[in-house]
Parts: sequence; structure tokens; C-alpha cells
Amino acid sequence: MHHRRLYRARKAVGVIIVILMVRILLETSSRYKSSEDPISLDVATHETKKQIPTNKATKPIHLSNGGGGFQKRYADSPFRKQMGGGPLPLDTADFLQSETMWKYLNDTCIEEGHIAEWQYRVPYVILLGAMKCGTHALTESLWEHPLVARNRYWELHFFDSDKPVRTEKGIHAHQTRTAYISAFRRHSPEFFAQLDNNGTLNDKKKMIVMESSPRYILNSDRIPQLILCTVPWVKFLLLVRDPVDRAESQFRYLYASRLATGKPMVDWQRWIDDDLRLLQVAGVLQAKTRDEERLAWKRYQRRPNSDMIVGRGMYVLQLLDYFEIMDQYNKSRSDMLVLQSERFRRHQQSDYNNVLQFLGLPPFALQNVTGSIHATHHKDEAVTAMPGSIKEQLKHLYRPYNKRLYALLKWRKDLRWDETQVARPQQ
Ligand SMILES: Nc1ncnc2c1ncn2[C@@H]1O[C@H](COP(=O)(O)OS(=O)(=O)O)[C@@H](OP(=O)(O)O)[C@H]1O
Repeated sequence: MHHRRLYRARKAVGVIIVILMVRILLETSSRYKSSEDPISLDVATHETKKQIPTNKATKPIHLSNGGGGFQKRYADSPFRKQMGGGPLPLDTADFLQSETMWKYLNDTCIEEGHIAEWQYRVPYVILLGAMKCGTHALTESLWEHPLVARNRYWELHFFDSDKPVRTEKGIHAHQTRTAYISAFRRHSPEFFAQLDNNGTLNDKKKMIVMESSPRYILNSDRIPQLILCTVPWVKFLLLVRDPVDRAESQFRYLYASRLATGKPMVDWQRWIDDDLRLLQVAGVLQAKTRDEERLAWKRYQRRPNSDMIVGRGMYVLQLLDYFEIMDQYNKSRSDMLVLQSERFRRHQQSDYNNVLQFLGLPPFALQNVTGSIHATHHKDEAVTAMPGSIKEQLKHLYRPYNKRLYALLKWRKDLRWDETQVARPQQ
């Protein structure tokens, strides 16, 4: 009786193991041999596995870029042990100064594997942000172009997720690219529909794919390395807006979403003061040299769960990070086009023509895009309007950063926010 039960149990375990093995085999083959993708990635993936043994020392470490996930990862991190196992001391200078967590941010790019011709279009261009500067309007206008594939969602946020593959040896380009392409298969089916069975592009209409993720510019301490290691050919687009107006738009947006979900709203002054304190503790405001400033910005980015309402408007710090990394990757700075949001709103078609020229796309007359995409107005404008005193405080704070931005981008006088009265959009 006992033997019979043992025999049945063993048999059941055997059957389960066989089922599991078959499932794993099926999943692996469908991942790499999707019928949509006639180019088999098996060989390259196999080579990759050989080169990066999955032992403990080189286990992939997924790092997110701020947000709640950080707290979860912190729970198992060596850093937690060092801090005595207690909760993450969010507000201590010690945490912000510590570089323990950063040791995993190894910027070495491990590159191998074959890249097919069509992959250079996935994506061809990335819109980096900035948040609340008209990214929806620019995305929509690019999607209108017959040679730009329309994506399913506005934003993909691949490089600020935990999907890029990092090992202790560095960023793994091939594995990250494979994950990126598979995200685009869901995100941009229109592009993949034009691949024929041999994996070549249909000659009649060679489309390109764009990605738009407004947080990429903010996380400038780590995203450019990830992007340039994974898709080094890509072109960058960036929209910037008077940082004071940008902050006001972000506040209105947050106000509306908090109101909709019944959450209490913090007041303007506290919101600004909290972020100023973080900028101060991280050392951004006091940095004397570019090296100090770069490190301070990195520290500031390590602070999870912050809206970064002030820091987001310090565009020059973020752009300098991008340019410096582009230099390191021997990528021409002319592969970055920065548009001024206010100008784009007023001269949409002419700025659009410049964008098309920058991308090497044929001219196209915009049909639908107006200057009101994703506008965040609130019926209670008196509550959401930025108080005059804060406006002055921020104007003063941003002035030197804006000045550096104008110099970096060689902006004409009529584009400069605090030197001339840049025409404000009509509400
Ligand atoms: N064509 C054009 N050019 C420039 N700016 C425009 C344009 N269309 C809309 N908008 C204004 O852009 C603000 C929304 O920006 P985003 O689309 O980047 O928002 S988001 O970051 O993706 O949430 C939002 O600003 P506010 O209305 O001040 O909130 C939009 O009104």
C-alpha cells in the first residue's frame, strides 16, 4: 500500500517535471522565433549566454530609476545591511552622499551580436522630454507623417524600467536590445507589419519607429549610457519650455490627478521647498565645478518618490550629461535637436519642417495637430495658479541655469525666456 502511494507520487512528480520542461522549451522557442520575426536570434542569444555565465558574480542586476520599486530593491540590498537593517533613511544626507548603491552602475558597454538592417529603425529617434513641454503635441505630429509608425501608447519608458540588462560587468547591449525590440513588437505593430518573411523591409514604404519617454532627460545620470550602448545610432529630440511655466503645468496636472483620486494636495510653497531642500542636500545648488555638479545631480536622482518639480527645469545639467556621454561614445552632438516649446507652439509647421530635415524624412504638411494637446487646465485656476512670490523665487533660481543653456545651444536673444518676453500660449 505504502509502496503503491510512493510510486504514484513519484509518477506525478515525473509528469509535472516533463510538463514544465515542455513549457519552458515552447516559451523559449516562441520568444526567439516569433513568426513575425523571421530572423532567428537563437545563435546570438546562445553566444551571449556562453559569454556571460549565469553564476552569482554576474547575475543581472535590475536597477530602476527612482519610483516605488527602489524601496523594494533596497529591502534586499547590501546597502540596507550597512545601514543597520532599518528602513531607508530617505532624508539623511548620509544616504544621499553614499555611493554604495551606485557601485552597480557600471557604465561599461558589453556589445556583441548581429544587428539586422531593420533594427536600426527600432527606434530611429527618441523624444527625451521634458515633462510638460509639449511632448504629446510633437509625438502626435510625428505620427501624422506617413513614414513614422504610430505606436500604441504615448510613452514606452523602457530605459527607466527594470528591463535593461545590467551585469556587474556592465550594460549588456545585445540582451537589452532584444528586450527593447520585443517591447516595440507590442508597442508598434505597424512597423513590424512591413517586414517580409525574409526579415527585410518592404521597399515601398520604409517606416521608422520613434519612442517618447519624458523622464529620459531627467534621469540623465544613467539613461544616456543605456541608450547609447543599446541603440547607438539613435537621434535625440528634446523640447524645453520656460521652467517656471513648466513647473506650474506640472503642479496643475498633479492637482487634477490628486483631486480625481481624492488624495490631499500639498501646498505650492511646501512642494517647492521640499525639492529645493533635496537639491541643496544633494549638493546641486552649491556645486562649484562641473565634476561636483555632475555628482550632485546623480545624488539628487537617487532620491525616490520625488516629483522633482524644481530640478526638472534645470535643463542645462541634464543636457550636459547627455552631451558628455555622447562625446564618450563618439556620437556627434548634432544628433540632438532641442526645440523651444513656446516657439514650436507658435510656428508648428516651420519647426516641424526642421525636425523632418533633422530626421532625413521627406516634407509633410501637418493636418491635425493644434496647440492644445494634453493641456492641463483646471476650472479652479485661482487655486492652481503659481503664486507671484514663488514665480519670482523660481525665476531667480533658474536664471543662471537658463543662461548656461542659451550659451550651450547658442540660442538667439528672441528665444531666451528671461531676457525677452517670449509669447505665452493663449489659454
Ligand atoms: N503644440 C504645442 N506646443 C507646445 N506645447 C503644447 C502644444 N500643445 C500642447 N502643449 C502644452 O504642453 C503641455 C503638456 O506637455 P506634455 O504633452 O509634454 O505633457 S506630459 O509631460 O506628457 O504629461 C500642456 O501645457 P499646459 O496646458 O500648460 O499644462 C499643453 O498645453
